[in-house]
Amino acid sequence: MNSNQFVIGVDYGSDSVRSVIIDALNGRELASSVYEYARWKKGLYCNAAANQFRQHPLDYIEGLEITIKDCIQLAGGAEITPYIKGISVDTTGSSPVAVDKTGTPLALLPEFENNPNAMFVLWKDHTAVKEAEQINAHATRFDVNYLKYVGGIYSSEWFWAKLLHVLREDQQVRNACHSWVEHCDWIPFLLTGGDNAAEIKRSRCAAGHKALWAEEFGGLPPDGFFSSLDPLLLGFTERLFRDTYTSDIAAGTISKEWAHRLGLSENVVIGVGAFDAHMGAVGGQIEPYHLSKVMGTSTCDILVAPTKDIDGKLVKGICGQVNGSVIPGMVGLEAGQSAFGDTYAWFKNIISWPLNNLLDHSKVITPDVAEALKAELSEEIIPELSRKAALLPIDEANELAVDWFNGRRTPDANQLLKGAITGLSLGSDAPRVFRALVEATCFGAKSIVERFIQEGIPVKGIIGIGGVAKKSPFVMQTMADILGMPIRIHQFTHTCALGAAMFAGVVAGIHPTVEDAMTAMGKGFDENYEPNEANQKIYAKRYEQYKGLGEFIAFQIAQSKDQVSAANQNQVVS
Ligand SMILES: Nc1ncnc2c1ncn2[C@@H]1O[C@H](COP(=O)(O)OP(=O)(O)O)[C@@H](O)[C@H]1O
Ligand SMILES: O=C(CO)[C@@H](O)[C@@H](O)COP(=O)(O)O
Repeated sequence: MNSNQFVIGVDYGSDSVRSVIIDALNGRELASSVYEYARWKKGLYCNAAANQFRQHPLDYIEGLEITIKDCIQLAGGAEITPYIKGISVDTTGSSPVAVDKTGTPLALLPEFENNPNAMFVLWKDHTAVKEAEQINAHATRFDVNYLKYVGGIYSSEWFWAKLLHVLREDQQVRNACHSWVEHCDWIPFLLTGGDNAAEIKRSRCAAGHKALWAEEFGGLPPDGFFSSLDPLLLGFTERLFRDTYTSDIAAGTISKEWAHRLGLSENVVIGVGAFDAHMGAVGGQIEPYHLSKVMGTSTCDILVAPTKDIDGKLVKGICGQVNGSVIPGMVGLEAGQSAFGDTYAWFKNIISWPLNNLLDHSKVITPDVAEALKAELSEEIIPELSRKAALLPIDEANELAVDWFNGRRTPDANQLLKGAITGLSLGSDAPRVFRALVEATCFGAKSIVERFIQEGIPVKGIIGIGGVAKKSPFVMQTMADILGMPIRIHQFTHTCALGAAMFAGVVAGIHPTVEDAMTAMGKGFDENYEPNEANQKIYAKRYEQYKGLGEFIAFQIAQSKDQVSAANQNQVVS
């Protein structure tokens, strides 16, 4: 008897989606495939200057089909498909979309196909800053603190702020929007052939961390909470959901159409989805009180603690704490940084300006050579800057930066904050400034660890996963020195997708619990960064400088905001 039991994990990141086929009995990878979103890659529907980042549902559908089919092909084609038992999916979040009554994202309808407001509002879209501020002010008027499980501050990166913004912004979308759905809830709905928005199984992870769902409230906050903020939200809670599901539960079985499209059997079980970092934490074999850091474009930091330990404890200024958001029976706590690798990418773009803008007019090289040169150098810039920066002495008087280039996610969300670089001199060259930016992102990471500890949640170890963790020994060593803690890097490349595959192993009935799946399918760590004692001492002083600079920046921004609102009020009066 052939006892093969294979599962598929799908991980939707910010720029690309990857799928893996894994042997559920031992964690062996049979195949992996990555697809970069075609429309997103062209910059369509986005306006970085206005912080607008939208993704078309077709990018997600095409990526799903292409990567899964590619994996099947690589793993042996039709020979292996009978053994594929389950698929689970993780996505970024909060990345919601407006859907009609059938659960179809509006951008899939002809009249909305090019309307960014009818597309997924990616987590890093900050167009809803005003709405988030209003939610925060509004929440103080109620006896019940509906923000208590999301660290006390609602963010513009989240579900309700984005819904309100889109409803205000676009009357056509408002009229057609029946419900509002997270990316991680829509993909399982799509794969199971759902056609009724009311039946979408909502992820506990997404609902608890971003939509204010809590067991204590018996679901979402009452409709009156939202409609008294803006009548446009009237009736939404009834059309959304009351129940949520952890990802060890099945969303259903694959639809005939998708089984046919992917060449799979009609018995494949589809799991309830969750956010990337949460499934990634499972893929990275998280343990209680260890902080799993997905370090990529942004960071998403996940810690789990047994439910009985938390027992009413609330952690201020993080992104949320939700029972069962990572592992059923444990509270998952989420924090993170809105720009991590994105900070390095920003610097790379700045110094690539002549490459990107002048090379095309060159009289010396042909356009083909210019393109090839751009592509080659673009790949080399961050690795080479890292090599040079690693050789520089660490000193208290070095250039100093603050990492809030995309606002601050935690501690204490504030998306209005900005990045800064100080201590510049004529001797500040690219490696020195790059090093200051890397240090800043690591200081930002330290402030998160510090907040957990201050709030009574011990951090006993650090697990690194994600692109930067795998690609940059320089960033990881700096992180270990600044945190003063060792960092273990998980051996698996696509760790979030592996986590999704572990959940698929549970929903398909191969493993009884998530912990069992982790034990059977996890292969441990392949890199360990130990803190350097001498660097650690200097960095302890530099961290104080970083906090001082951060306070200064925050003060300046708050002051200029006050001046703007005073000026606006004066205009209204006169
Ligand atoms: N060698 C490197 N060192 C440090 N950062 C890097 C390096 N190569 C790429 N990056 C950064 O990694 C980020 C992408 O991370 P990745 O985990 O691959 O993607 P995602 O966040 O979309 O899942 C980019 O922001 C990029 O600037
Ligand atoms: O914020 C969350 C999850 O809550 C992430 O989806 C978000 O940081 C996106 O992660 P990536 O940096 O694209 O890996």
